[in-house]
This record gives sequence, C-alpha cells and structure tokens, in this order.
Amino acid sequence: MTFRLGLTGSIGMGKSTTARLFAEQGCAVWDADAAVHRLYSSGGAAVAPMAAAFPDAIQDGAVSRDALKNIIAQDADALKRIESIVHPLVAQDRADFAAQAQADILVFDIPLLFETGGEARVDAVAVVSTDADTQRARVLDRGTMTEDQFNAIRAKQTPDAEKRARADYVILTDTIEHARAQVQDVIADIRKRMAADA
Ligand SMILES: CC(C)(COP(=O)(O)OP(=O)(O)OC[C@H]1O[C@@H](n2cnc3c(N)ncnc32)[C@H](O)[C@@H]1O)[C@@H](O)C(=O)NCCC(=O)NCCS
Ligand SMILES: Nc1ncnc2c1ncn2[C@@H]1O[C@H](COP(=O)(O)OP(=O)(O)OP(=O)(O)O)[C@@H](O)[C@H]1O
Repeated sequence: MTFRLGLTGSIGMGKSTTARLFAEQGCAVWDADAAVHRLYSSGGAAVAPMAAAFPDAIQDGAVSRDALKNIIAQDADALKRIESIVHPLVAQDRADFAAQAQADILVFDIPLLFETGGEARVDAVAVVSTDADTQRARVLDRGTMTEDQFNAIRAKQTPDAEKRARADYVILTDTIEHARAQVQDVIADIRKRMAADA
C-alpha cells in the first residue's frame, strides 16, 4: 500500500525545507514548483503553449519568470491564463511520478494544494506554518521579490489560519530540529494508520 501525503503552506513558510526532511526519512518527494521549472525550461512542455499565449514571455527558447512577473504586474488576468496552461501539464508530471515511485509514503509538495482542489487526490495533508512576520522576512530576505509582489501572491493564497484548520498535520518551521522531529512524528503516525488499514 502507498500513502499519499500532500505538503503545503503559504509562500515562504518552509515547504521545500520540510520536503527535504521527508526525503531524508526515505519518503519519495514530488515538488510542484520544480515541475513548473522543468516545464518552463528549454524543451519543456509549457514552452510552446506559453509562446502562443504570451510571446513576450519567451527568452532563449524558455519561459522567463521575470518576463512573466512583468506581464502579471500589468495584466490582472494573466495569472489565471498562465495557470490554465500550466496546471494540466503539472498534473501529468505528478501522475508520471506516482506511477514510477517506489517508497511506501509519497509526499507531494504543492504550494496551491487547497487552491486547486488537491486535497481530494491525497490521503492526508500536512501544512507548514510560522508567524506572519517570519514569513514576510524570509521571502523578502531572498531578494527575488518586491514587497508588492509578495503581497499580491499572498492575497491569492488561502490564508494560513484556514490552511492550518483544514490540515491533518501542522508542522511549525521555527527551527530545523523541531521541524525534523515533527516530520518523524507525522511519518510514525502515517505508518500506524497504514498498519491499521492493512
Ligand atoms: C508567478 C511566477 C512567474 C513567479 O515566479 P518566481 O520564480 O518569482 O516565484 P515562484 O514560482 O518561486 O513562486 C513564489 C511563491 O508564489 C507562489 N505562487 C506561484 N504561482 C502562484 C499562483 N498562481 N497563485 C498563488 N501563488 C502562487 C509559489 O507557490 C510560491 O510560494 C511563477 O510562480 C509562475 O509562473 N506561476 C504560475 C504557475 C503556477 O501556478 N505555479 C504554482 C505551482 S503549480
Ligand atoms: N524549520 C525551519 N527552521 C528554520 N528556518 C526554516 C525552516 N524551514 C524553512 N526555513 C527557512 O525559511 C525560508 C523559506 O523556506 P523554504 O524555501 O523551504 O519555503 P517555501 O515554503 O518552500 O517557499 P516558497 O513558497 O517561496 O517556495 C528559507 O530561508 C529556509 O531556510
């Protein structure tokens, strides 16, 4: 039996870091953002449909995220149109991963899990969370986004409090050691559930 755990959380809350902690414990991890990077890269499946819809977004045969951010900043509807192109391709990538993965616990790191109805495709959901000030500082410290871009993304995401309320597990990402201990607890609980269902 294979268990599918959805891992989500708002921007900068610690999804990628926590996904690595699950991988460290032997889970197979699929990363939605990494899938988007593959799809946007030269030769990726999103390049042709994105070129047709947003010719200005293509640079050197790949989709440029900087160009996309400019397009989104000027056109409020652009993100919806981008999503309608990208999300079906992401779904296919995820299905390919699930078909070949070997581990008993598959972890799906999906930033927009709640926003895209992803709860229905997993057996349980873990939400990573920290306080709002830490979240903002983490994102702005990366230096890849302005405060306006951060606020715009955050406004589109399901609020943290709602995510926590809908989660089966909440993982606080205050320190790495604490997060690692919580990941181990989640895995132990899942294995208990799998044994009970067997
Ligand atoms: C908007 C883009 C160009 C920004 O690129 P950039 O490299 O600066 O940021 P990155 O992709 O790392 O995203 C930063 C944060 O914003 C979140 N975010 C990205 N897209 C969206 C979205 N459509 N709605 C809400 N949050 C989003 C990410 O999940 C992440 O938490 C890029 O995210 C994009 O092309 N998004 C559309 C595709 C998509 O929906 N991706 C989400 C994963 S399926
Ligand atoms: N458990 C933790 N303890 C301390 N710092 C953490 C922890 N988890 C994440 N961080 C820090 O928070 C920042 C954001 O983490 P990460 O990139 O994992 O977030 P994310 O949710 O994947 O971000 P995004 O939504 O933008 O993709 C990083 O600087 C990371 O080092």
